[in-house]
Amino acid sequence: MKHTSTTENYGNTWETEVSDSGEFVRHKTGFRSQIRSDGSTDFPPASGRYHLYVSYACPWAHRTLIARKLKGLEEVISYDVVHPFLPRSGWSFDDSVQGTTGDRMNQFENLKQVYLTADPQFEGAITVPVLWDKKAKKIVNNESAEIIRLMNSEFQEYATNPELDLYPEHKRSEIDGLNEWIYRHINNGVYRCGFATTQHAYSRAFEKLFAALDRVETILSGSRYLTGTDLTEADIRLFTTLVRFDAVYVTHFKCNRNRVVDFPNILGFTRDLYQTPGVAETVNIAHIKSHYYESHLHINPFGIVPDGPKLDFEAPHGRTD
Ligand SMILES: N[C@@H](CCC(=O)N[C@@H](CS)C(=O)NCC(=O)O)C(=O)O
Repeated sequence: MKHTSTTENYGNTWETEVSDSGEFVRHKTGFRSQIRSDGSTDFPPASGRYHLYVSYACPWAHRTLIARKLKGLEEVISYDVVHPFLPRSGWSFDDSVQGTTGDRMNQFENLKQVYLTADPQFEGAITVPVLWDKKAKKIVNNESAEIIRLMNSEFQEYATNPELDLYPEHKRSEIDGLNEWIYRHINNGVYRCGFATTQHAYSRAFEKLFAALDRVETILSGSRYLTGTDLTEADIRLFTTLVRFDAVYVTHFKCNRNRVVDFPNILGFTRDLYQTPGVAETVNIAHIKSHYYESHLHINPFGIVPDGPKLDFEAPHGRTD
């Protein structure tokens, strides 16, 4: 890895994740414990015991807010929202911007303190989301893919919507398959376009991104959701990138072959997910725009946030089962 950051260990991950060939390579996640309802881990499900630290800007953290909402875990898992600006020192709990909460759990000033409380030797990337155990004062897990799975299956006795299964047994291999290429080429693909430091790395990522979006458009021309008539985690994971796409990725990350509004089925799908009860309130476009355009000054040196585009996620989506 070529480290472009000149700061200490805690340089932003997006500055330190560029390979020698100019490609963006995301860091591995540090905390991977599991909450298990069968008692097999130190973390049993409970109401009021776990807390999420999120950024409204972050597509990975966004997944966890949607899963929490759709499963009906609002009274069970609390959450706090960091400031949208990501300085070199990492996420902060400055609560001066609308939508931020400060750290109501630990009264810390920044997210690094959460990580260092959980593990004083921690030297990895300080990322959101974080699932915090109030009782043990530990981080349970900071990998969004795992957090949404454990929310889906381990809190059934507390969830007000336990019938919703975001990862049904009979669809697991299909969902895993979708997640794999959608993550690689779309979720992370937009970052690979935006943070590439060579033309070749950018063009490769760009080509794969739009080939994958074409593939998604075809799938969604035949079914309401990615795997048919029921919403799964694969849809949530795709949505958090799509809802940011026209406002940020098209311009900021140079993902400009097409916009979401140019793909009829992807547009309908994005609106459909947005209009799913509970989802709209997890989407904060102001935080999203402010975070990307103001934080990544190496690709947007003056930090100017575009006034457009006009987004309309509330128009009829036209999607049926
Ligand atoms: N593997 C993690 C990735 C999370 C991640 O990369 N979060 C970014 C924000 S979108 C972050 O917190 N970056 C902090 C930094 O760059 O300093 C997950 O999916 O939960």
